[in-house]
Amino acid sequence: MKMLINGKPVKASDGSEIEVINPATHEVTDTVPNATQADIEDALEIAQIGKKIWRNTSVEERVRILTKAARNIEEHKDELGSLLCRELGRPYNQCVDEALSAGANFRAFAEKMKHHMTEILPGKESDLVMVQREPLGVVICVTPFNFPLGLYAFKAAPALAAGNAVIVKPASVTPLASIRMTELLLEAGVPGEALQIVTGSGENVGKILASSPLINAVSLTGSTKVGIETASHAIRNLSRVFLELGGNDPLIILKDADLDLAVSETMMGRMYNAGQVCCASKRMLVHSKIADEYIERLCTAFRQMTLTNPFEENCDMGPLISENAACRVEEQIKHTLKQGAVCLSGGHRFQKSYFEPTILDRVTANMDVAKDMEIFGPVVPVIRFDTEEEAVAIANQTQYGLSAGVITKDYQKGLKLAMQMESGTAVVNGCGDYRTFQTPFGGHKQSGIGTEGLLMTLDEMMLTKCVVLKQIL
Ligand SMILES: NC(=O)c1ccc[n+]([C@@H]2O[C@H](COP(=O)([O-])OP(=O)(O)OC[C@H]3O[C@@H](n4cnc5c(N)ncnc54)[C@H](O)[C@@H]3O)[C@@H](O)[C@H]2O)c1
Ligand SMILES: O=C[C@H](O)CS(=O)(=O)O
Repeated sequence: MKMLINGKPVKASDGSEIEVINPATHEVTDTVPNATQADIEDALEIAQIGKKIWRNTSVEERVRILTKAARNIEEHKDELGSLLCRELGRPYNQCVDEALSAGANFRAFAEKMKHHMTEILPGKESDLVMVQREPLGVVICVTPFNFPLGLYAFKAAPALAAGNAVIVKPASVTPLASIRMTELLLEAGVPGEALQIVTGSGENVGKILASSPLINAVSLTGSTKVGIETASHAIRNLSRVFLELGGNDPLIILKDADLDLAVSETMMGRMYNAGQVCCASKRMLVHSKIADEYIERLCTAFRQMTLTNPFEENCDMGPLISENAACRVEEQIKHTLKQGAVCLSGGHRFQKSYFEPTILDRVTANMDVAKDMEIFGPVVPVIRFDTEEEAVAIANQTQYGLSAGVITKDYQKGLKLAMQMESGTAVVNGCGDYRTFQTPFGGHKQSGIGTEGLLMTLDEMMLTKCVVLKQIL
């Protein structure tokens, strides 16, 4: 596939390409251009034209186009799902669901834009103050590999609805479905100057885009390291920065927990997308009186899982994104075992990039995995505790603060613990992996800056301007 600059499919100016590998079969699925500095500069210049065209397009027309785009995306859900399945390795049906949720996001932000009103406030004496909202200008949307369409939509839908020109930079390992979704948006009528997609390595393309004085904001989802680096480039031009970053989220399972619920939430919260979810529950804090029973039930649930080609209907879990990613998880497990944990199930990769669902028992609060070592794979580290105070202290002893969960039959206690958790989301009787397009989603501490979702992002993608009408009354 090619990048889309100025509405046209283009190769890199020096012809260089990146191979997109199917992580389930290790075959080359396709190639995309490895954009050069000249290509990126082209896109940035075109975006200067795009921001004027799109901000001068009436709200009614923008809403009509984005609603049509939502329909287009939904009608092509199988094609998008299939591209996603091939590049990402997640079970096909879940990829189709992601395409549908991306479509829903475009529809929702278009609808919300209809109701985004200019306000008139009283001023001094006979004056009036008009509070107007204007687009920021050019917004760069940098997305990670794990939810390419969903996270594209969480950023680009509000940015476009607000009237900004957008340049999308997808992860170099999963660019294909994002390129196709861009084509569908352009076919619906978004001007090619106002929506472009540029492919290439983050270190090169991401850095050049974020550093440019021609942009007004960068919205990035990815690791904390890359987020901080990107912010340091963008801030030199005072470009706005919105960051959704890493996490090492706790799930606290209290003594009175319904263990069936605890196990099903662990399966959903840790095994979905082979554990490659920002807000996955990555540390299970389990009361010592029920820990053995929880582990036994979890082992039974693991034995019932089918790990196979993600296009197979019975596939519960596909591979990790790459052989490298699986090797990294293996190393992190070895490291944790060296620190004293015990592996009770799994622990190995197979067929290069698949990873066995894994349980690490006897993890203690001083180990790296109990603090800031984020494992992006299907690994359940179990940390036993005796008191709720101890559980909350361990939950909060991390640099991250994305999401958290607590399982208990006592809702009052659950609420109390949820309030004490240092995280952007806290779920009572569920894992922390809870996000709809309405929920405000954003991390505390080093998990991010800004909040995504229908409630907030449209405002974040606009400037506020006061127009004062003096002596008008
Ligand atoms: N909070 C959230 O909403 C959220 C969602 C998904 C993933 N994540 C986090 O993302 C990480 C996994 O995703 P990943 O491996 O794709 O992350 P990553 O940080 O490696 O890459 C994210 C994006 O940034 C680009 N990039 C890489 N280096 C860059 C640089 N120097 N300058 C600018 N851009 C650069 C990449 O090409 C990619 O498009 C995990 O830490 C996960 O927790 C967070
Ligand atoms: O990886 C984290 C994502 O935010 C998950 S989701 O796409 O928002 O559900």
